Amino acid sequence: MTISREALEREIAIEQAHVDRVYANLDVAAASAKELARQGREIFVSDRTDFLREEDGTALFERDAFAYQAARRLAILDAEHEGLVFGRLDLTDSEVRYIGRIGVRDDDYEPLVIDWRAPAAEPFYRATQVAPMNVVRRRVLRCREDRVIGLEDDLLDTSVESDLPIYGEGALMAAVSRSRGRQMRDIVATIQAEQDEAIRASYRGVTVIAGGPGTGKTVVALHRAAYLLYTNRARLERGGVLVVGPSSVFMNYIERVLPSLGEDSVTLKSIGGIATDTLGMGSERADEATAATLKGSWRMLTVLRRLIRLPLLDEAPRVRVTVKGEVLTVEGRELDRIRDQVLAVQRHNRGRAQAESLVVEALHRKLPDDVDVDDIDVPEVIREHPGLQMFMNSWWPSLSATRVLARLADPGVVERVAPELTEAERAAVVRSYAWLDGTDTVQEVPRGWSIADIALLDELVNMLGPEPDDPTEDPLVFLEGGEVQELVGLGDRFARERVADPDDDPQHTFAHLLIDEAQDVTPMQWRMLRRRGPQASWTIVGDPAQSSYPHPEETQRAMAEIIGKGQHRTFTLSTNYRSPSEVFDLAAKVITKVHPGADLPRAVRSTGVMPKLVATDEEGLPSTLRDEVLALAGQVTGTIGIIVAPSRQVEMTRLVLSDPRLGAFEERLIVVTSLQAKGLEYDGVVIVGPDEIVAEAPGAERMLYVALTRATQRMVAIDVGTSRWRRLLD
Ligand SMILES: Nc1ncnc2c1ncn2[C@@H]1O[C@H](COP(=O)(O)OP(=O)(O)OP(=O)(O)O)[C@@H](O)[C@H]1O
Repeated sequence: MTISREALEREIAIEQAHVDRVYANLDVAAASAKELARQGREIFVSDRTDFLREEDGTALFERDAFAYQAARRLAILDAEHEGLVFGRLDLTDSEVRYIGRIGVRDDDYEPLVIDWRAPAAEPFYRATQVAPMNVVRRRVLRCREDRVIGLEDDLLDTSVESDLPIYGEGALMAAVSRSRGRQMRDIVATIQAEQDEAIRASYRGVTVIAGGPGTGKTVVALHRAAYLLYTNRARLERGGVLVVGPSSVFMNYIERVLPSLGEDSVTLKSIGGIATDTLGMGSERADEATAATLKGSWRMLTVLRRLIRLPLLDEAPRVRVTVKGEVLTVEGRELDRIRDQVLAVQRHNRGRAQAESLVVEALHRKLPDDVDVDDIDVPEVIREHPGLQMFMNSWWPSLSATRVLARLADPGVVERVAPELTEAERAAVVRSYAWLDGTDTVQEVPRGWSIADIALLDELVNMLGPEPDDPTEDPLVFLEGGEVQELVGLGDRFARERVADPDDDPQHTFAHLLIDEAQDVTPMQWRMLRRRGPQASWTIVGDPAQSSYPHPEETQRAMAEIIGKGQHRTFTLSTNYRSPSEVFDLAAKVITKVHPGADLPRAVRSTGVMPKLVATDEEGLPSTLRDEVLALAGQVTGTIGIIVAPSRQVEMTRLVLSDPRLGAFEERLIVVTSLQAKGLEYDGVVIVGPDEIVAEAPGAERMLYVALTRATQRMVAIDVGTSRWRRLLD
């Protein structure tokens, strides 16, 4: 429909008037919240010994809980948010509802804006011309901060007589065609019906969100986290919501989405950072393919179990004490039996006392009956014997997870604990720990524990139990001493008592876990995640066709264990909002050859621009790359991703940084491996060496598929020397 500029401006002015009312009301709410905070501080200061009395607190928050919540959430909203109010529904009975990121009411408690997650907002996302849900017109408002700058309408119920004007070409197409920045944006104004179903699915059990690349799985999952907090706030704020993604780059990419929806109580962690609670460290370093695959597999569970039982010393264990001139000895098999007996019921670091008692008993039994011991307590004498203590220290030392795993740097140890692995696999394991033996100063060996090691270390903490604390560091000992007691509040004391409890598990647990790129989570990592949510409900998001783990069936099995027999539901998203059809068609050809069952979404738009396939050799690569990147930089306005195999990343990054002409676009350029590009998107994509990506990645062609599905506008693939992958395009 053609409409005059004046008519459009009139409509915008009507909407602006409403938006102004909303902001004026929020100013009042913010002032009221400030006053509440001030009163709270006063009570706190005047009544310091009791802190905030409970009855004062209740009255305080009851008095104007709504204003407080609204202002608090407003403060959380991203400063660059694209408007608090983004939607309007005109219903058949002439009711008008405005939809926004948070709910706002006027002085009479009448809704000025309805929170997008409230049931009354549902028709905004679900209504269609076939099922209009009493909606005559759905309007999306485009705002920049508090200014309305445009609007897009859908007429949903044509059977109703109405003189409502209809403007715009469709908010969705405008949203998906926009150039991309470095961070993901929320889609709260344009959530589609099938996405809305997944967002609003029940909190209970396990919700699986599936679908091909670019179908909005990640962004939908984040909106779901915000929805769940809205509908189950008390439980989830207390129990915690954890969102897990593949890398810290990915976490940075998605981190603004929840704040832009007014939520800040969600914990975001990359898979390599999950075990900071037990290990005090995380990792972003990937192992090379063979080691990564092996370390992720269930086979490692047996290896670790053997490893913690493998004696630290090469000689056979033997303990010897003298009682009344009699030499008592226990050794070999008998000690092994004691170890097995204790470890059957106790974790290593918790089992020393029991093991010691059994050793003492065994030694006691060796004492001949005719020795006169009436004047001594034999077990006590054995226990106090220096020989026993020395033996226990070497036979049953307290073990740290890192100390145990580090033993895999020794080829002899690996041979003993992993005899069923192939020689190449054992060599890969040993090589991956070469950085530990200190002799790698000349070689360029990546140092530090890898992402896959983190799950193994966490497993070991679980098998061994936490290391007993050094008694001199026990905070309770300090408290008993008296001098520092005043400095430690009651809360600290309880917190410390909890940590000091030897039976406490050291992991933090959550009430809801949301796992993105779940197809890459290895069986060992699933075990690590399950320990963070023994009672949790789950949202699991992924696409097996993009798996970087070469045994997707193992991952599926691990996932099936979580899903179990409880309540679960799967939503498969079917529309690709990222790549134009020209780009996605090429990617689809590749994946259907190697993964015929892949979910192939329908691209929502086309640009008429085919992907460009270029070939060069090693020598020609720098100039070809430069020409292609420069051309793309002129064609797209947003980001450009150069996707390479791991072995090329350093060289390509240097090339890009050292070329002055490319330097002009430094802000928009990034060189990544396809593993690092997981879940991300760029307006322009240059893939360097598709064959190399297939050869080096554990997921082979599936990782090339990831690279081929990152572009939102244009894509170029540069073959370097070989172009075997093109056979998949026939
Ligand atoms: N309803 C929507 N309105 C506007 N944009 C959308 C919508 N749904 C998805 N998008 C956009 O599509 C792009 C892809 O979304 P997202 O990254 O969540 O997909 P994905 O399924 O997780 O992809 P991948 O499997 O490749 O990781 C994002 O830019 C997202 O904002």
